[in-house]
Amino acid sequence: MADKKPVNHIRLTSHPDGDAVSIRWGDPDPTRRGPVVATLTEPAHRNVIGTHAGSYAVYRALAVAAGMLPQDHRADLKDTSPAARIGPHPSWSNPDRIVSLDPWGAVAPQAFSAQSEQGIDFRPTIAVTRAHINLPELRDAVVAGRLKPDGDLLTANGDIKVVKAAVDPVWHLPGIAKRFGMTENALRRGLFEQTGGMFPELITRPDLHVFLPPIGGLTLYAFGDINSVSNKDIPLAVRVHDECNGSDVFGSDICTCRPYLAHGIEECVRTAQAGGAGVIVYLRKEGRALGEVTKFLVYNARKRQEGGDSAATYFQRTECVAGVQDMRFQELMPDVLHWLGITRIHRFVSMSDMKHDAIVRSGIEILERVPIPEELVPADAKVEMEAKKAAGYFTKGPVADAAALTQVKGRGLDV
Ligand SMILES: Nc1nc2c(ncn2[C@@H]2O[C@H](COP(=O)(O)OP(=O)(O)OP(=O)(O)O)[C@@H](O)[C@H]2O)c(=O)[nH]1
Ligand SMILES: [Zn+2]
Repeated sequence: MADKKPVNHIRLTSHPDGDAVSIRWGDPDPTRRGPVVATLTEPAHRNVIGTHAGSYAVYRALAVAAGMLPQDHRADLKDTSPAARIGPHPSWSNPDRIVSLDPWGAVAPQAFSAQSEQGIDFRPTIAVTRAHINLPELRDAVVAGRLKPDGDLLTANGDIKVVKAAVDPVWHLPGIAKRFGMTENALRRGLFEQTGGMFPELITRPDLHVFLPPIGGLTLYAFGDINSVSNKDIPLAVRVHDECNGSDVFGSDICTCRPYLAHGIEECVRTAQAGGAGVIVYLRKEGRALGEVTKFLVYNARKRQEGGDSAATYFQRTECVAGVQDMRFQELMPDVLHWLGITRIHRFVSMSDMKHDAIVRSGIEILERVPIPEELVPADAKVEMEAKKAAGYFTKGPVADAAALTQVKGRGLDV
């Protein structure tokens, strides 16, 4: 491969160009399942639509166009294998259970060594490593006595040991279509047309069933023994969190995202210290997957409307701008839990009915739901919180009626 010359003519991928290994999605035997091959170095080997790294594929393209990166660069994967073993779990061999990530993605070089020896260029779509994390809220929990350092999982200065994994999206189109009750043709057509025709193969290559969409992926953080998350008799705390850059990173007080995330981590640590385990899933679905520009437009609309920001019109303002209230498609979210082999969640740290219902419908039991503690809700986020509870989010407390919702007000833009 080292002496391979870059091709100068444009290679269209619209028609089959060789005999690529086929992917038998859901086959329990990796030698039959076959690797996801999205290489651009040898187009004849490709067996998917799209390319690696989700939305970052566009930066890679830019790097090649700018002459910074040779187009035939192959990843040197020495010493990159997972730092913790995950699976295989029975869910990996159910083609309908996991449709939006490649369960073999972390161990691709090992699982598909035969194809590797044949010189086929494929790469992991999941990376698993270990880390220490430290958050001010968790240090506060130690000071307040809610968490007790154990010198191992949680140290006196608040360092917490985790296993973390980054997961790129890999969509099995027949399974995605089935999950949403549509035909594969309708799904392919929608994806083709609504991306401005970005991937012609969605239409021209019905022989390719796997699509690597140019979207954000997810990161998961596991607390305690990663192997016990699949044991339904060992207590497990889980929070599934959708990205909110304003709150998660910058502490914006218009919503409850960071406080609830920190509370979820606290629950995970406590459960792990008591002999169980915890999992935080962080999905790149900013602004309910509508994007941050939309979200900030909504914030302005909420705060400028007559009478000011109000719980009574909270969801309507998003719908006015985006046409819908939410595009997160929680139906795909449980895939990562199935990848970990989870079959029962003892403490589910979320008030979302959509997340809860999607998880339970996918066959995972939820024993207890943990709402955000009242004292963690910032004053300006009361609008969101009351609107969500009135819309069916889980709560152990009272739910405001229509009249009471109009009385829940947020700050104006100029205050
Ligand atoms: N479009 C839009 N997105 C918002 C708004 N407020 C928060 N978000 C986004 O909503 C997502 C968080 O969802 P929430 O509805 O707050 O809560 P949830 O995830 O459904 O439920 P919990 O698990 O109980 O927190 C994040 O992606 C935020 O960026 C808003 O007014 N408009
Ligand atoms: Zn938020």
